[in-house]
Amino acid sequence: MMAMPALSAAPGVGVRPVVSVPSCSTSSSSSLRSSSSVGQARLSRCLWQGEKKLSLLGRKRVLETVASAELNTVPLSEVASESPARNSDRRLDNEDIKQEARRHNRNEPCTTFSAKYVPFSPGIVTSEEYSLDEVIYRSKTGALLDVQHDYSALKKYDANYWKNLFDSRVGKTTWPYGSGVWSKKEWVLPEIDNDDIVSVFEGNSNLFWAERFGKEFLQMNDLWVKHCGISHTGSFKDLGMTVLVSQVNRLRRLKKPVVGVGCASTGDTSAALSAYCAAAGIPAIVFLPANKISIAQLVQPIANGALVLSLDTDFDGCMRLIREVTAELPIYLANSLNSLRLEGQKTAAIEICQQFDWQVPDWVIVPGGNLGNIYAFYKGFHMCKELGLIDRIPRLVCAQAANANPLYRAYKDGFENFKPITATSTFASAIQIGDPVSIDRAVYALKNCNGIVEEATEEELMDACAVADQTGMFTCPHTGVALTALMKLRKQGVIGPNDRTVVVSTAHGLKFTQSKIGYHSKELEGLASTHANPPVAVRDDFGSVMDVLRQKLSLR
Ligand SMILES: N[C@@H](CCOP(=O)(O)O)C(=O)O
Repeated sequence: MMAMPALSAAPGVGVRPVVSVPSCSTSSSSSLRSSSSVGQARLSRCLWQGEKKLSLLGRKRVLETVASAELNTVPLSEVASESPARNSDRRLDNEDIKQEARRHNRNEPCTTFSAKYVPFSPGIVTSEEYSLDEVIYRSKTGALLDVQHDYSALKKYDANYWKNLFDSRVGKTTWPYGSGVWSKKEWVLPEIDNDDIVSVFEGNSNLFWAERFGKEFLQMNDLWVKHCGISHTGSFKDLGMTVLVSQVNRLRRLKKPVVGVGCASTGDTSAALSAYCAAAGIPAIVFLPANKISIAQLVQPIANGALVLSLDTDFDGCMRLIREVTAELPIYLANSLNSLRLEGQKTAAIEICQQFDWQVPDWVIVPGGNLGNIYAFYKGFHMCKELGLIDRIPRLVCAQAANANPLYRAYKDGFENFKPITATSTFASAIQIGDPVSIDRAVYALKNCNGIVEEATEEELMDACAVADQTGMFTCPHTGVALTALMKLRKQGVIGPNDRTVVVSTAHGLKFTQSKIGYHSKELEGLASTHANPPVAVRDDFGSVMDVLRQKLSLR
């Protein structure tokens, strides 16, 4: 295990993180190449690129150190500190931040980290593996794929190294590490060239203490909300989409035949895909179930210039179609069936640990529909544990709408029998899914963390939203599902009053104003709307206004 590298201040400049493991990614596929000859070739190229700026002595030292680093024996940050350009200069006048990052990277060594696709088949040993540059979503046997990182390389660096590296990047604008996702680049997509990354500095979302909601309604003193909906397109999907679209950007630069990126969506995935594709100038194609997503979600891909197909089916129908289409046409599939997405989404779990100063919460509650996210959270926590940053994995709770609850039903059956269902209409429309693609991943994650699955009726989820909103939040219905699960588990005594609990808020409430308006105007059929707070219509005169205020504020 390596000692923690020194975190010396950058001389004269306080604008960039001091600790860095930059990448000299090559433009060809390198995911599966780790032989020493390939490594030597990469080293030579990187050194050659940097040779003009390195003194002879410095170059010799870098050569030795990089060679050791290639064998994973030296912290790369020590090598980085050799780079004279890195620590002393500011962005040049006519330079943008990508060019600046490129100039710094020229003098820096290649990283040794890598990742590849393997079949998602826990417990089964297989030699099947694929480069991340291949366009592939399933194994030979039809199993889901998983992105597997080279843990032996990552483990050469101790937990403090990673903590300090990640902490040093938060809140900066250094390309691409200002992003909460790319601040963990070595754990996400280590080999991608920084130039290929498509990012709007997503992630780093706030984790706030829900003091009043916790204390008043649940007698809890350590309740937190991880607000993944405070993000570029208003949902956690941005975390995965930056990774997926960046990889597509790379594939297109490598002249792979990818004419566009497509997804089926209940709203958030299509919004994120369209925005990232628009940022990169890549065509996006989205399949949406007609009349089953909110207006705000529908307008997002339209505004971002995506090709929007509104289909007379539900999400599961759209998903079937996009899979058929992407098997036929060179359109890259952006749903979380594609395991690349989960690499970005898992950073929310790493971020939670980081925000708690690497202490582990007791519970994390995640709404579940297509079920990629519950596995992504598990994977993020698992990675932190494997690499020594935390000592245990929190218990995960997956919360489903009762109208779209195939996982809940399977859980009640001991996970013995999973049967897809036809999901019926729910205000939590983004999780109205009856045949979740990531069912195997979700079951695996929940079994391995002693997880729980809960459900919420329409009345419960809308009431939970209303109560939470009246404590200062502005929740989406899916967060209402998660809050309902919390309330039930708290009532049952499963979650204790002092348990540190995180509710993952997956989207911004402003995407779902229609259902909130319906609730507060008591217009939702079959719902009592117990906590409705409708506006009071008042005549335009002082006396009428005063009467209302006296009555409502109980004044004499
Ligand atoms: N809730 C999703 C449904 C698609 O799930 P994904 O995990 O495949 O992206 C959405 O927002 O569309």
